[in-house]
Amino acid sequence: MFTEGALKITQTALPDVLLLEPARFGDERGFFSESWSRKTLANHGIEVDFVQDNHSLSATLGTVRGLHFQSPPHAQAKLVRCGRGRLLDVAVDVRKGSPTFGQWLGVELSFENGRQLLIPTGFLHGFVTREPDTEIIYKCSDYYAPECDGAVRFDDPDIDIDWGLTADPVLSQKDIDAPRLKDFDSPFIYEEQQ
Ligand SMILES: Cc1cn([C@H]2C[C@H](O)[C@@H](COP(=O)(O)OP(=O)(O)O[C@H]3O[C@@H](C)C(=O)[C@@H](O)[C@H]3O)O2)c(=O)[nH]c1=O
Repeated sequence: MFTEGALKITQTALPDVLLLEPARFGDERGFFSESWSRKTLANHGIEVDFVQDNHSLSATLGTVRGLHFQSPPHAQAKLVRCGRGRLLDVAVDVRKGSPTFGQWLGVELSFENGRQLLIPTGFLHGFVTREPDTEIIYKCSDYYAPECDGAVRFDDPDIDIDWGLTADPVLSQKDIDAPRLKDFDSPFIYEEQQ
């Protein structure tokens, strides 16, 4: 039985990326869920100062957005969820010196499963939609800073993400033009947790 503010947190294969599952209280009307609570996260030892919420709609199944980042001093941690439809959310570790540098992790987020992915700074972020008209909603720990905005190619063979695509993806021009990981001088340095 869920209690108020209950939140299940699971470590993923990339130890600093966390899977969050907030409780849903169902009744005859539908459900209620606290999709984010600073206090609940702090009770789990997670303190991220989110300052901006983003919301985007991708009309076509097989739309890929990514792999994106913002450089310091405007690096962004992100708390990602799906508002409608279904998507595979992907994080790639690009912290220089990290034992998992270049490794990726993908988690299906859907309106149905209510899951969230907490992606710290130092990771690329991207996703592919698995249904038409899929909405993504995410909190960011810094404001949009176009001069710090960057991308790495989503289909870089050195990262080798299994996007599950069955046709050519829908991409922005920025993502088509993005460099390979080997040509990307990552501004992120791995710092071991104490
Ligand atoms: C990201 C962003 C974009 N914009 C504007 C710039 C541009 O005109 C328009 C579309 O921007 P983009 O093509 O960069 O949108 P998009 O490809 O959806 O970019 C996003 O992808 C996901 C995977 C992320 O992780 C985000 O951080 C962000 O990079 O929106 C803002 O005004 N604020 C923002 O925070």
